[in-house]
Amino acid sequence: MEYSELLENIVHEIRPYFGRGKVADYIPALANVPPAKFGMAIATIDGAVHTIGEAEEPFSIQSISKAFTLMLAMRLVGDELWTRLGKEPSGSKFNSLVQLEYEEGVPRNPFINAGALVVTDCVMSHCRAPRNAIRDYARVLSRNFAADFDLEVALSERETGFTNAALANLLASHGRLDNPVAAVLDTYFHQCALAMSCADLARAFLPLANRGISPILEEAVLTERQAKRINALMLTCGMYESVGSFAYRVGLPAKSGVGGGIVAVLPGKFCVAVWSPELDRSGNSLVGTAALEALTRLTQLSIF
Ligand SMILES: NC(=O)CC[C@H](N)C(=O)O
Repeated sequence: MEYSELLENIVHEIRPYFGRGKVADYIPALANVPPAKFGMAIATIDGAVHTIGEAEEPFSIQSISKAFTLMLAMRLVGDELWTRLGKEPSGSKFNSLVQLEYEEGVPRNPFINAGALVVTDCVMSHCRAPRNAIRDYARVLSRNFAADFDLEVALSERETGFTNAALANLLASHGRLDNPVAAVLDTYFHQCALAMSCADLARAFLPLANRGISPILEEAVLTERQAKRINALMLTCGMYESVGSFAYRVGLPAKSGVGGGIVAVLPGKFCVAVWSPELDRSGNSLVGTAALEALTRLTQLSIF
């Protein structure tokens, strides 16, 4: 099946799912996004990109940014990162405080908020202008030099991010942050407020499908081992507390964000990004998950 035909079939299949989820409104600026948006982009490892719907429209990537900071931190600090973080699924909400308290400030994994704050802290200790370093890394990987922060979203999150502030303070109280709490939160809120499109994200994640090599840049941005490890972490921790049911339904390593985006990887073949703002109860795109499920069912392709 041609990719264009495949994407049209997926769009047909997901129609019944619209209206069943809820746009994130705990970040006020995200509550204004029209719920019926849908875009999807598949980037194959030869660098070709196939799109449908609003695949070129930038949206708030939110927790998808946690994969960019993890890639940067693995390059900058290597295995030392794992002295500060775990690699296990949390089984809890992405911004849960309880587990962090029990486990003495060592977050379960880099993809829950507490873990991402630690990863961002690591990046900050190794870069002079970390905010821009994270944005520029996303720009280079996606080859979209116009990709930027949505400052309204960053501000909105700063004004209402009480739970994230509590997580950062709890980390600091256990001596787990090297940088000031306010600075870590500011960098974190900005990385979450990066606005990128499905086409940008599908291109940017290609090194994970291609043994660490970006076909866009024609160079290795990660080692093969790092790419394998990040895929393993996405498979086991990338979709919050519904990571198991996502693997069961879709069968691909993936990372989602409360902006309604999901990026998934099929090593050796392609990266796919989907955007639809209505979320399910775990904070994952409801229509986006259905679209990825249709993708792996119609193509009979998954990692399993
Ligand atoms: N799951 C998400 O996408 C969460 C990211 C969001 N910025 C937060 O910290 O709450």
